[in-house]
Amino acid sequence: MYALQTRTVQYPQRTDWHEDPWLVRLWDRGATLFRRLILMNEARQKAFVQAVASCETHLQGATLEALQQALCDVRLQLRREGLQQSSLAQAFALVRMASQQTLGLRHHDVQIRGGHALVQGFLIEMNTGEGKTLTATLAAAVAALSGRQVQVVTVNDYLAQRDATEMQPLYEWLGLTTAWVLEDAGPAERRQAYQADIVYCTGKTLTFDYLKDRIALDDRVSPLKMLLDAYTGHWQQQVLLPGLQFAIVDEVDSILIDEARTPLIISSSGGSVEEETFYVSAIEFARQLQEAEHFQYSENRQLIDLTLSGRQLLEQLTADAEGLWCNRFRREEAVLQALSALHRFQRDVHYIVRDDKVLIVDEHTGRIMPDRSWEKGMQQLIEAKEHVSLTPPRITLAKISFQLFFRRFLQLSGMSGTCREIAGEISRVYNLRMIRIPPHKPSQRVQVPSQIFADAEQKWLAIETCIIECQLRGQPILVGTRSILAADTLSARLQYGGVEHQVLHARQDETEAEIIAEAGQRGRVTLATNMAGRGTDIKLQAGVAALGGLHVLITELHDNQRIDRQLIGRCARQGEPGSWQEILSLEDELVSNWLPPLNRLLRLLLRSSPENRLIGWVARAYYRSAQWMLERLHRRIRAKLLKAEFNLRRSLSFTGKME
Ligand SMILES: Nc1ncnc2c1ncn2[C@@H]1O[C@H](COP(=O)(O)OP(=O)(O)OP(=O)(O)O)[C@@H](O)[C@H]1O
Repeated sequence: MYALQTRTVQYPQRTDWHEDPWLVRLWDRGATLFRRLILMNEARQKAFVQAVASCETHLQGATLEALQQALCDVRLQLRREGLQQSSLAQAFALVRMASQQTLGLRHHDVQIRGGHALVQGFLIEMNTGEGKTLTATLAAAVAALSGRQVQVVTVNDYLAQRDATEMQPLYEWLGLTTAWVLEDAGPAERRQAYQADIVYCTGKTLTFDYLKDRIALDDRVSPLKMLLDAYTGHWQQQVLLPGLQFAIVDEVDSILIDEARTPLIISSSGGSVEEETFYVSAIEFARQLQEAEHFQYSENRQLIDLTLSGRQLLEQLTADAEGLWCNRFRREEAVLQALSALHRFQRDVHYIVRDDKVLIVDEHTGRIMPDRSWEKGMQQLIEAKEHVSLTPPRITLAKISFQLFFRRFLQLSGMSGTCREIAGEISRVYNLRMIRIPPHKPSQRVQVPSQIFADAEQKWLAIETCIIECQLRGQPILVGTRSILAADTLSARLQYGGVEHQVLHARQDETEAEIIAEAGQRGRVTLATNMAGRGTDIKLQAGVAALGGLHVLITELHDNQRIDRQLIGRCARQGEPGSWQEILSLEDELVSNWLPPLNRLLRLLLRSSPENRLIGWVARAYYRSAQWMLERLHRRIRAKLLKAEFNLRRSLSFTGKME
């Protein structure tokens, strides 16, 4: 009934977009916990695997016609009864057979358990490299067979396209249509792709398309109004999505947590010429201010403030200026922002310049975000700093965060290799309970002892030595850097030393698939930003496993441990051998400004006694505490953003609008 209902409702989605009262939230959480404990306990999961295996035994040796008939029956049953346990086992058995016949991959028992949890709307944690892409096919195919339109959400276009093309034969065998939507696809192409039963796309693409639909739907929020309007066909031709029926989010922690800090905004140009000249002047004035004398940083270098002499100099500099410069508050605010643009935002770290444009680089994924821009004039200030054409200032048309958007799906499930530490927040915000799925085979991943140095130069020397040693052994090595700048600097050093290597970062994204395909070959050295982090599957050349498999070298830690663990997860996948190690320095961005007196003391101790294990242990704890502090800060930002969104929706609801 549910499936049929989904098809008949106009633009299906949850419309209760306000914060639920605490009693409702408590009830929801209790109900999910009950389902987790009673319906998805270990014994039930194993019983389900058995049921699938016995259905499979019955299907073994059946003719193609018999299999097609079984598929037809199960499809009808799923459509009639919804996702009931009785039809699920048979459906899973058919998907497993389809996979074996089309891809040559038979779902492992643990993948059956994962798929079962996904179809029931749970969050699953499966170790990196355990085959989540294949696991998702079970839930996506079964939900699509039941009549739902499914979106499989990934972190970037490369993965969306890769997963969709690789899994397409399986879905085709089941009579399901598949498509993928890339960020730069045109409106007609998008609309057509979203008609498919299963669509692969990124969270950003999906959310922007939803916002566009919200603008097209205007204030038609009540189902009755939409039903009446449906006869005129007025809005159906304009919307892109078939509604929000069922989403499976891959890399949940990246999409639902890390990316949830920034709202997605659709805007239109609406600024004036005066505003443009204002930004150029702000940069010119800011260039004349000297650090320490005219401005200074806060203790953790997160904020900049003008000194008294800085304020006086600014007053002199703007004495003849007109307009906004006459207002002291506006003038100082603009110059402080311009100082941030000059000194805190670095080229090839936070952004790149390409084709006369400033393009933001997402630190979490290492990728360019072509449709994103900084808010409140920062984009224009950085463009003025880099002497490129200024984007006209923009006016917000619609805005939503991932936190609010993904709550609107009628059914949501997710997966990741690293979501243990944020399971509580995911459960609170999205009402998704986590289930841990054990690995198919025991892990053979080996950790090589970390090295921490007082100075960056010592660190880079140790990194070069490690790379050369791996290359001499013939073991492929993946070196993870935090920024494009760091990757390029290391590349230049290796080139100077005559070490053959490949570089993968946002400026060389066209050759991504090629570089990844070769990264597991004998003696290969690959330097990469986070582009080679999440989701990337590096296949080992024959004979490389005997050399120890892929070695992952971390040259700098990120704001949160999950990103580092994802990079580590590129080695030792599917029970293969592999190793990893960290080579860090106390001059790294993460810790260079964290508790400065402790940093100075540790540097002193490390310089005088570099081999001291106790100091090494304290230094590692110091790194972790910096990560913990940043994670806490980001968690608070997300909570604040969600609260602000609820408040905004509450005020908008009086006008009958949603965004
Ligand atoms: N049932 C299976 N049998 C054989 N190989 C499999 C099976 N499932 C997955 N694989 C292989 O395991 C590798 C890793 O799969 P995949 O990239 O989906 O893992 P993942 O869990 O998504 O990893 P990550 O967390 O890093 O994204 C792939 O090469 C895939 O072909």
